Amino acid sequence: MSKNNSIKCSYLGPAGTYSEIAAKKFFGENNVFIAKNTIADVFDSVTTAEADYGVVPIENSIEGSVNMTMDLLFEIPNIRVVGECVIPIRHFLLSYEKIELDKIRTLCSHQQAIGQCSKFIRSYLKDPEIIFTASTSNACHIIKSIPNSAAIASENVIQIYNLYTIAKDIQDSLVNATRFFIISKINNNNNNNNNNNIYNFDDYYSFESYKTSIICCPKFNKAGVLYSILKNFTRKNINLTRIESRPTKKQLGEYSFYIDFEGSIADNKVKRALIKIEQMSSFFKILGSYKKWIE
Ligand SMILES: O=C(O)C(=O)C[C@]1(C(=O)O)C=C[C@@H](O)C=C1
Repeated sequence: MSKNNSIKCSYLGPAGTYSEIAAKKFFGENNVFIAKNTIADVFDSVTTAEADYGVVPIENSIEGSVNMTMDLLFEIPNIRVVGECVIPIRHFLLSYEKIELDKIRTLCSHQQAIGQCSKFIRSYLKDPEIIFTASTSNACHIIKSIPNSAAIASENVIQIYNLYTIAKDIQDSLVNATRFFIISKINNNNNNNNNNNIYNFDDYYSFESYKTSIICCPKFNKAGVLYSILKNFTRKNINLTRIESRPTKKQLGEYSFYIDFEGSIADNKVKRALIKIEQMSSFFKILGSYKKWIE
């Protein structure tokens, strides 16, 4: 942590992104916020201890999982999830000069934002060229040099970049929310001998208001294998809150499962369920236990 006790937190920048909004909502404005160009750079800044924490998008209510974050959580060993934050997402269609919807030739934004506004794009725009950018705020920089272009971004960028609002609330559903993970570096003193897993962490509390996230890849590709993994949660009355899969990237048809559930690694019933699941897995990683986000 920095000297004056403020927290150093990295996020996907530049200024005005939803990630920045989430980071400031979670930690409060009076901290040090470091803007990074990509989600991978946010992970790097945490592993190199440039930042104490990083804030990364994990899933959206319209578009689903953020694959880049999912893959980095799988790949990078010394990262753990210490918190979650959910923010409402309201997308704005913005440009540097007043422009009619049917005159927009180029549309720039982050892939997630474009996906979340697909109905609006199909209904109101005339087949524009779409440029995917590293973040929504980054799109605002890029459209500066492209005539007849617009960006999809947050309301916060309007003032920062002095933009004209063409349309507001263009997301496919008025109820649109993105969940972010707060990541930090695993402190080796707290870690047991197994690099990936964290059964020995003493800084977890056994409160019902906790959630835990894990990744597992079943040892065998046979009938009922996922069922036998999930049975361990049912037996212990552990409520699952999310299950997603990602390809292992080794063989077509082989998947890793990302499972979130209620409870903390400090609960004995959670520990017992996870020990069983680890035995059934060729890859197993506890991402962390953290307080459920409650507004
Ligand atoms: O580009 C941004 O503003 C981000 O913070 C990234 C991101 C994402 O990857 O999901 C965050 C929230 C919205 O869902 C759209 C984009």
